[in-house]
Amino acid sequence: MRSRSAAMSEKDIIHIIGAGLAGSEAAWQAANHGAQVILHEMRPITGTDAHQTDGFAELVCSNSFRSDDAENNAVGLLHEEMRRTGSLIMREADANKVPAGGALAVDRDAFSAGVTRAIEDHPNIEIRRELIDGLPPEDWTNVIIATGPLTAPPLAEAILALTGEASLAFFDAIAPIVYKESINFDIAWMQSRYDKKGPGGDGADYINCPMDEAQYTAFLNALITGEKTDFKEWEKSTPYFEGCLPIEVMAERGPETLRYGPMKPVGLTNPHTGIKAHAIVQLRQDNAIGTLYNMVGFQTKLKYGAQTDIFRMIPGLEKAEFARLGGIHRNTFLNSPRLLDGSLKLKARPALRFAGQITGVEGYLESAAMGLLAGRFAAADSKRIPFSAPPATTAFGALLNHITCDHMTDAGSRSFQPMNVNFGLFPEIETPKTDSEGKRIKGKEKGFARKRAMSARALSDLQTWLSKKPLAAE
Ligand SMILES: Cc1cc2nc3c(=O)[nH]c(=O)nc-3n(C[C@H](O)[C@H](O)[C@H](O)COP(=O)(O)OP(=O)(O)OC[C@H]3O[C@@H](n4cnc5c(N)ncnc54)[C@H](O)[C@@H]3O)c2cc1C
Repeated sequence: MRSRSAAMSEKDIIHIIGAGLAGSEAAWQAANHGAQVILHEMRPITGTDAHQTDGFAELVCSNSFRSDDAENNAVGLLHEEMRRTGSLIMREADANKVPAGGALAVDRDAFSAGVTRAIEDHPNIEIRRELIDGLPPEDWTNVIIATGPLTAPPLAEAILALTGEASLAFFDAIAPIVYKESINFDIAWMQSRYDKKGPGGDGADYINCPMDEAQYTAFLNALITGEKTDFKEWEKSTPYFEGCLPIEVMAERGPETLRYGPMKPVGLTNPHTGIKAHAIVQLRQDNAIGTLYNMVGFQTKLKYGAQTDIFRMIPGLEKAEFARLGGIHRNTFLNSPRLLDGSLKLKARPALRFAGQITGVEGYLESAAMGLLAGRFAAADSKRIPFSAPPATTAFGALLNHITCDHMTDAGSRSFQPMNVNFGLFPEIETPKTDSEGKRIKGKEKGFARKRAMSARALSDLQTWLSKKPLAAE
């Protein structure tokens, strides 16, 4: 925005803090819908532990946007939805792609330069290179905070003071999340400890996987010897581990530690055998539609390959498919299901909207997707017109629902953990019984057919949503 009209009042302006994946996309979307945007980015004045440049939408690690298969992969589907919605991040990713098989990988410098140039050249966007070192002033009435996993500490502390201690996490302590359909219920069973009916529960809320003594000992040894990732220098000085030890660290403390901790076998009866288990792994429902379950207390620094090998040693999880694996790393994110409304606004101060990884999505594309929606929501607000959210059957809607309402908030204030887009977040669909040639679909093909049906439904519902012009200027 080269010359903002003098007649323009502060309340017509959208302030976006952070020009990463989410903030750049949000600015682009809002500006393209006629809104006036001021984009505040602290680099190069203040840096982060991961960013190396002062370019917008810098990819801090991998240069991959993951699978580009819109039929069989949820992130590929998200790519396609973003393309159809005029995404700047996807435009520049496509323009700067490098060979990577079925994945979409980019030349990171050319990609970032393309995004930066597009934002700099946009007549509705003004760029201010400055650190926002506290909550935005009260007269900024339409703000998007898209400051990412490495949000500058003064702003993070101000958000913490506004939202409360249980509402902002500084680390991911992620327990693996398993697709329920991949669990073997000939071995596992549903039961809450002592059949307790918690709030909203029915006494059979957890999935239980039993181990005998030999299985437990073998499992413990595998945890202790499994390959781990190292803590980065700047991750070492955290008080975090007092409250939430990695499972392998607990295993190292002694053979009984886990049996008295997350694997305690008391208050549970195996209906298949009637035999008392030596140890039990519990999984708790993770999304409202009940397709995903997290392994309670299993946050871990084991390498991904070791995790799948070791966790599939658990009886009932031999064929487990993981919606996400465990991990522990620096990440600033909100307890969004409690704090944000369906348009990503902070319920306690609706002038503030959040976007990107700070909302509890994970990954470049997921962050950009939440930026895309936030930009459109904010543009609608600035023009005082209603904006309809995308349907839950789309990748956009599934992610938005996950962070704003779909997560099981009564499972504990800190149970919400960031997640990549995956088909477990989508509403169920009936698996097609026959293929396009009328042949019966069998075995593994059923899973592929189900994903394809979900993708087709998503793109069709997206088209319907877009054709209704959710934002009047389209
Ligand atoms: C070490 C590390 C490695 C990662 N590796 C991957 C990976 O390989 N693949 C993947 O998909 N995801 C990865 N991620 C996650 C990745 O960071 C996000 O997917 C993505 O960058 C999030 O986009 P965002 O826009 O929310 O945040 P960012 O892209 O981080 O953008 C936030 C922007 O806000 C600015 N900012 C912060 N605070 C302020 C402030 N107070 N005032 C003004 N500006 C501010 C920052 O300088 C930055 O430009 C990694 C994250 C980290 C920390």
